Amino acid sequence: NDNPRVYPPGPPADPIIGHVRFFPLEYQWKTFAEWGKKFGDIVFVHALGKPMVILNSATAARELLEKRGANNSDRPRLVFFEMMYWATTLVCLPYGERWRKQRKLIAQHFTPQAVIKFHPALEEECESFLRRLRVDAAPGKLKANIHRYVPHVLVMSTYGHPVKAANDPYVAMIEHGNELLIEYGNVGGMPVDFMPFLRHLPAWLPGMGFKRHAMKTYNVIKEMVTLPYDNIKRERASGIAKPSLVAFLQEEYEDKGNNDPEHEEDIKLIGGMVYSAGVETSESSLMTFFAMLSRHPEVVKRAQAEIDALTGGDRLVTFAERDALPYIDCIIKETLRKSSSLHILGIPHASTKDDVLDGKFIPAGSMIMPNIWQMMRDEKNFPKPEVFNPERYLAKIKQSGSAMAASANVDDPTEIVFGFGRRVCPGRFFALDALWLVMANTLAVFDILPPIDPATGKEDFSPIDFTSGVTIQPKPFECRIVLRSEKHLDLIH
Ligand code: HEM
Repeated sequence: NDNPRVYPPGPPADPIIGHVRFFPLEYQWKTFAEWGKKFGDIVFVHALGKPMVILNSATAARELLEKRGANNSDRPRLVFFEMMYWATTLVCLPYGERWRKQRKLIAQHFTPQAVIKFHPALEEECESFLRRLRVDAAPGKLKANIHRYVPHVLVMSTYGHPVKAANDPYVAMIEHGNELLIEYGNVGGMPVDFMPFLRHLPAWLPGMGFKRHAMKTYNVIKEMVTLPYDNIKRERASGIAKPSLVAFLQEEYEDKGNNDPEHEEDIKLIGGMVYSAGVETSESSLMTFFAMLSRHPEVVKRAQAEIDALTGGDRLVTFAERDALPYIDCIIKETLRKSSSLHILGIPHASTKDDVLDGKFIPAGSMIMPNIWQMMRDEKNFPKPEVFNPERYLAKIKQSGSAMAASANVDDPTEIVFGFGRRVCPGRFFALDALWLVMANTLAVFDILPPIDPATGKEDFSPIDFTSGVTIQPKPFECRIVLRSEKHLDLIH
């Protein structure tokens, strides 16, 4: 070849099979970050002919996924999900007409302005959360309590269905579906994803357990998205439907007088997807909040001083007061940086056409993986990244005068953990609101303290460990959540 293509740098590879041997099976983001240190922010590898580009800085991610978004907003093909009725959800759809349609349907209801309609439900459930926190503050209970708040706000906003008990039938059904979807783990990495013809072999053959699983899951998922949809239709007909995303979308659709089965299908799929996209991400952020604050009393005190100056300690805070509480916003940013939750490697994008960046060739069909884990630990943007320090964002907020306008894209976690470009998380404003409300008001009412070591009788500040699996979450930890004073009890009753 007279004109060999120069790919972005990467570690040495074997002939033909490429980096298969060097590809980490665990903690991929750490190996990717090490490659980044050696080869630069944009690292190229390939496995069995599949090209892959790893982005180790927010600046590189912005260049490829935002500026060149028209070319880098596809998703890798997920054949196993196709078999389970999931590949036509927004998260998985290829970049194209159907994706654009679904994206518009959901995005219009989740803009910063549009999510205001979900605020009353959030406020009501936040108060229930605080009341439960008062009686059930033991660490094991904290997780269960959070696992009431988040599913409730998601199911309520999506379907108008209140989650009143821990064993709610909607939640049970949705969680069963979601468990089946990820039972095999390995999203995008199943043999059938690489060799799609496997799906056509008979299900009874040995080694075809995945096909039997997919057939079962297909039916469960279909029921999971159809049942609430039909219930809401009935409730609307009898005038008892509560406001919800799916009810709004049904009305819109009927107002237009359309008769398009694919559109109805899209509404069902959007409803089914909100929970799976929103639960684990939001819950791990909340657990991280309690874990980190229990080890940082100075952060708790400073936040409470900010809140008390506004409310006199006489009431809960409301969404309208958000800009007056810049330090609370700093706590959210730092919590998201620390947890960077489910999407440590984002959700991979894929490129559509050949491209050249700084003289380096990126072939069509490359899988593009933003290493969000590394971006959150980038010392250039987050000096001493291992320290939990909400103050790091304050100077900028002061300069710009507004908590929400303080973002400069590379050193604001809320501009990174939700992904990039045309596929950026459409639920981000809703997620930020749901987290803000519960964090601010927990601090208004409770102290979050370290546990007492029974041996010494002293406060135990032993550090919080994080899991390093597909999700990054705090490992089980102890903390004390104590009413600030008897007066504060009135705030939640
Ligand atoms: C703290 C909470 C959350 C985090 C950290 C988070 C993060 C992300 C990330 C990193 C992506 C991938 C973006 C990309 O491809 O570049 C994503 C996509 C997505 N998220 Fe979220 N998310 C959260 C909550 C939610 C919620 C509450 C919803 C629903 C209301 C939601 C709905 C979605 C959807 C539908 C997509 C796919 C978008 C597409 O492919 O076009 N997320 N999210």
